[in-house]
Amino acid sequence: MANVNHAKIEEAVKMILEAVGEDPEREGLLDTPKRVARMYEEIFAGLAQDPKEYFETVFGEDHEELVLVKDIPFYSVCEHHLVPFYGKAHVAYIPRNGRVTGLSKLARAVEAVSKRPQLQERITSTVADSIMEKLEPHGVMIVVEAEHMCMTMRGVKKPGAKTVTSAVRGVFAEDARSRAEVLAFIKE
Ligand SMILES: Nc1nc2c(ncn2[C@@H]2O[C@H](COP(=O)(O)OP(=O)(O)OP(=O)(O)O)[C@@H](O)[C@H]2O)c(=O)[nH]1
Ligand SMILES: [Zn+2]
Repeated sequence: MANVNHAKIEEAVKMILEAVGEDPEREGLLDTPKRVARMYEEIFAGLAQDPKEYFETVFGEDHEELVLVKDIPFYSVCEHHLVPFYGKAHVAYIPRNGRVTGLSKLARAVEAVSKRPQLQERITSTVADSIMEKLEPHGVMIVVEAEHMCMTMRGVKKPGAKTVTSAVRGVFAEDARSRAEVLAFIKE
């Protein structure tokens, strides 16, 4: 992980603890700045990853029908408050010209895009656009459903409220039946 400056995170966490009225020297907090630095390296690892790279894995398979990987769990961090939002992503595409990718690569792309300070809308559209660009399929449809802790534990305080976003490209943008097929599979 090239870009994570542990010393800077540790200093910042210590300052935040002091600023909120805590004592960063008390026993329970002594190692907290280090832990937070390690945690940020992990949960922001996607900043060093390009989701498009996963779609270099292409099998020459003559399947021009729906491929859907659903219920991919993801954890992200809202860029406004730096608290988690998390849920499930559903990734569908219809391959073209034998350009079928590995199923795990669809989940890896969701992971790479999630592990950054993010907006749910941007996760959704970045995954869709990465697949469109690299695999040039007939279409892509991404549905993401998530609960945002910044709407649950603070602010408007609405636990249980779910945000659903979708991105449709190609045939899914043009054809309501194609969208309906994916939605039916997601609901199953
Ligand atoms: N569109 C979008 N908004 C988000 C996402 N995550 C958090 N937000 C929203 O970002 C907004 C930031 O609003 P501000 O008014 O600048 O910040 P705030 O005063 O903390 O807002 P409240 O959450 O309403 O208390 C809030 O409405 C959040 O619900 C996301 O993934 N997408
Ligand atoms: Zn937020």
